[in-house]
Amino acid sequence: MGSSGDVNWKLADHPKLPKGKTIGLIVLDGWGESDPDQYNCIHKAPTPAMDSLKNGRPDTWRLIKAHGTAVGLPSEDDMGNSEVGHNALGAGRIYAQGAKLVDLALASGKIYEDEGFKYISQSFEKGTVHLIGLLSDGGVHSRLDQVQLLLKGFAERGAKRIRVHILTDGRDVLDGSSVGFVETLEADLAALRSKGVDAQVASGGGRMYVTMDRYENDWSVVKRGWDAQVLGEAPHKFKSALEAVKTLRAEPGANDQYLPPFVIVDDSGKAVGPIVDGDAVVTFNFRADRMVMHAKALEYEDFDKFDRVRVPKIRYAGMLQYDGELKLPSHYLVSPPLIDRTSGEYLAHNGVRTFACSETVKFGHVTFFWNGNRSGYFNEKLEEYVEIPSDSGISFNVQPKMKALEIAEKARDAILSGKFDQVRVNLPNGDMVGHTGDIEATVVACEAADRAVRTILDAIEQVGGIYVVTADHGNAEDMVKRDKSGKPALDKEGNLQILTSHTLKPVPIAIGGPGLSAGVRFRQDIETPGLANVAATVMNLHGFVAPNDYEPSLIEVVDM
Ligand SMILES: O=C(O)[C@@H](CO)OP(=O)(O)O
Ligand SMILES: [Mn+2]
Ligand SMILES: [Mn+2]
Repeated sequence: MGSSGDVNWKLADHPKLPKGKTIGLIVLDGWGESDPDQYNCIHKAPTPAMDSLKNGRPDTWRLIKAHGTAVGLPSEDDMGNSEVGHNALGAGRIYAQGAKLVDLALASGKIYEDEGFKYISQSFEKGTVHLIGLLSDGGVHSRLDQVQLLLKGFAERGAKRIRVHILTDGRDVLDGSSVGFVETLEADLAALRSKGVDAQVASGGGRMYVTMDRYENDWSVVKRGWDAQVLGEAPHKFKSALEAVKTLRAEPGANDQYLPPFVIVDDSGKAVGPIVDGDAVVTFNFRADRMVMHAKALEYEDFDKFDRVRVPKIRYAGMLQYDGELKLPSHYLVSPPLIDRTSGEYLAHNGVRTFACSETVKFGHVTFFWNGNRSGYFNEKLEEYVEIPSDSGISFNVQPKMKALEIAEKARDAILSGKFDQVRVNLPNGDMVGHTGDIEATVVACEAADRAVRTILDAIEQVGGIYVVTADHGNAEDMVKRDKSGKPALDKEGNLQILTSHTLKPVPIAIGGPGLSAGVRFRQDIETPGLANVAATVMNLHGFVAPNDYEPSLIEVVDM
């Protein structure tokens, strides 16, 4: 992916804007703009730094779209997420994303004609095909309707034995919705059984505790999944997935995101679906970050992150290829979006020195996603990426400040060092704490992120630089499910339904700093700008004209 030989990497000089200004580029993760009320944690938190960028500054603060088709998702009902958000921010163009590509491949049937399906279907006659992934209609990592189509498609094409290993969500969808998704899946599997296919759920667990870790923050998460899915071993054993999810959810403090691992057993107590030699495995998440570690465990012969105990000889395909550089997994059902010529690659070719930093849980967002799902540097002489280790094994409402201060200090030092032209960070707090549904903790999180912004802005001030502050999608600005009129929607018992997910809200973007040339302001003539318009904007602020096919820059320079 990325650098094809015949690209003209030289960017033209911007006719009016100078080069050499240090740019502090801040992405607040999960920081949207919404009406002020008690469920808007950004409004509730003291956020003087962010307020100072907005109030009375209509020329240098505005809102941009961060969801739906503006970031390459299938519909305007799709909330934004970090993958598509950072892809758009870094690539400057809108790509049809995984969710959409899988929809198209299923609708046309092409998914069954390509190499990945042909490969795994060789196991249909004698082996079991296992489907592993997030059981949810959240549309961030996976979608239940796609899984339903796959099950049907596999059965119609000869799969005789199917096992599904479910991961419950509660993060992109309401907590407790796992029960309904399991009911839907069970009905589909029963229908398959009535047609003579031996199909059932084999194991499960909550996404944040089983399988879906990312950026190597905590391998024990992946191990718990391996034990249940491959070895058929877990602390909890049930006769059915519905019983499993209902029973485990009834434990005090339990929630869908963190359900413990379980396996389904038969009458003799034997696991119904461990993965064995000759089987096929399909991981049905289309999003990469939380599948890469699992893919390594499934695919790598040399693997030392935990003891796999037994490594079955399987045919494994991902819904997509999750890492284009690592070519992982080597087989996949749908080709991922080919995001090329990202702003990071252009800027490296034009001598711009870049520093990027976040803590582990968001490190890949501001590097891998930013660079079009590509790991590593474009030019290691010009770039430095710093990862601050995240806390692991906790839910972030207990540490809502996370590593915001450390990230800000690293960014400050990088700015003051004079060694970098662009210093880019992701501040995770609003998002990671917002996902816990803990409103008080999320307020603390937003305050911490705002303090980090202040530290970085002060450094930019000192060196006469420019800041660009934006976000990848909403989360902390709305913590409650709402009805159509915008009022909090109550459930059957009259309780508030806490929103742990991202939102459909727009996000702010602000520019400024002593290095910003007089006369630079946001244009008013772009109808509905979105995250993809940011890359060209940043290129301009570095003194370059963006490539023609980039979404237009948000700024203009008027004569003063
Ligand atoms: O945690 C995640 O995987 C997603 C939500 O499913 O959040 P983000 O897109 O912000 O990384
Ligand atoms: Mn995000
Ligand atoms: Mn998130």
